[in-house]
Amino acid sequence: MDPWKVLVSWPGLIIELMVLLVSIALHRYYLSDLSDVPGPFWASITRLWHVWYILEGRQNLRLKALHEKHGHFVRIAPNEVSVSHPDASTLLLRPNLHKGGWYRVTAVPDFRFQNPMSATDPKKKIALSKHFAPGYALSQVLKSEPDIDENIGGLLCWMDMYAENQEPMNLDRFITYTTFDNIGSAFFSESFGFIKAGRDIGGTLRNNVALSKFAAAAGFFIVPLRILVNPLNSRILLLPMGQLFKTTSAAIKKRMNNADARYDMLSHWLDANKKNPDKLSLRGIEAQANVNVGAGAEPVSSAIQSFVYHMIQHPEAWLKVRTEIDAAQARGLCLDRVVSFHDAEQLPYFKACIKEALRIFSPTTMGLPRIAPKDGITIAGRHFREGTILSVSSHVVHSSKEIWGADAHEWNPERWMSGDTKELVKNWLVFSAGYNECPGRHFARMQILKTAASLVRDYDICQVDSKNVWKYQANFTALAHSWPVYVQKRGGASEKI
Ligand code: HEM
Repeated sequence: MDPWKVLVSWPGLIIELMVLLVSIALHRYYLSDLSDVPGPFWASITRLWHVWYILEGRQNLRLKALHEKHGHFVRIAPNEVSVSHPDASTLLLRPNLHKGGWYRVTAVPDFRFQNPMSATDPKKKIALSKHFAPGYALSQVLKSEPDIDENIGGLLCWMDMYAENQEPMNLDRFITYTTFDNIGSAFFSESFGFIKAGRDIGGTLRNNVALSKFAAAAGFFIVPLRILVNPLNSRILLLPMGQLFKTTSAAIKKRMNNADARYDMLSHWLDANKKNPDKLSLRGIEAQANVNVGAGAEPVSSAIQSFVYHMIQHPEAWLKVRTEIDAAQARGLCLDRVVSFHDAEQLPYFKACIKEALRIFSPTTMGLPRIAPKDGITIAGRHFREGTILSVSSHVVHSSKEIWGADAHEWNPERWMSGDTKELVKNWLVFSAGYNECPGRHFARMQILKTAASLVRDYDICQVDSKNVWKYQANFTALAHSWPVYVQKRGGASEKI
């Protein structure tokens, strides 16, 4: 038999492919410079294991369990190691290291829309971010407070109605409607109208959840996926990124024709474009708006939900915060229909509970990947060579007993109230750290503090089924759902609570 014929026959090609795959797998498992790093077998030979557990929706819990078993380092892909060491934030997040290639998926709807988050080179990312930064400043954020009050006021109206009717309320959804509308108000001087309608309009929120899941997995294959994630498919709305782009574009168009628009976040960016059109293009502004609409609402909702969900499981904390607010009211604070940001800032125990709720359940559930620089990097005596992807998960770091002590897994807001909290703050990675720290953090904090303080002050809340555990799909971020509650207005009557 002619050996060439055998080699190019179908059975021959299949065997050759198998030999190639087995050789790659053996090389990755036995001969890689990460061979000594513990982790699941499949993770060491293929990225598909990581993607599988992302799609499964429990990556944060899986990763925590793996670190508890293996220690500071867990190999989660052939070239990626998850790091839980207390130095991880200092050595990986704070220096200007390149970001992992995954971030390129955040150019939404496709590669033409580059933005600071999709830029993996720190120099490019920092240069681009400079143009957007003034829009995110606390002073700017506070200008939108009256509009945010209106949206949160809408949420409170719905709560009053549910309290009066004594019907189970999907508070999770109403909080998301509010935080989504807050993005509209702050960026485009007009809310999207979700909280007024009390429902998702045009499937926008549903689309965002689908986008979040798609992006979390697709980010690892963005180069081969270019065939799918392209301008044509953006136009025909084949993928969830196209839908998001449609929502954002419509909001920008409406805003441009709105003669009553405030000096909102978009105004800052348009000014930056006028000053430096070659550095910040109109497309760049659209790209950044897409990231904000896609990523700015859900984590805030998730954060407020984490606060309420954990606080109702600790009624003593709820009562203590309420007592703190009552005392503030006696001093003339917290008297507005929606608690002002300024007043909420004066409540130390309340703020400790917010911090603790976000430590226990941080809205970002994926590890943040950074690339080991030239000459590599050494963490806890282990050297990682240049190019290794090293990721830091807030869920993993936030549950480390080495950092938080023996009660790391328990709810304990008191940990924020005394002693040297500097070390704790360093490892509180809710908004990440360093040059990639979330630019929307001031806006997020304002919404969280105002909403949460207003809820504790005015309502008693309990789950319809006190044993029910909320559900979520852990993508890059996670949005909880399915934990209906009964709401009672403070001082009002209720039979169910
Ligand atoms: C509690 C709410 C929020 C949390 C927990 C959160 C968390 C994060 C995290 C962890 C990152 C990634 C950082 C990294 O890659 O190292 C990020 C990025 C980002 N967030 Fe937030 N975020 C929140 C709210 C917001 C809001 C309200 C906005 C919009 C106003 C926003 C806009 C952004 C943008 C634009 C980026 C990309 C930043 C860049 O790379 O330039 N976020 N956020």
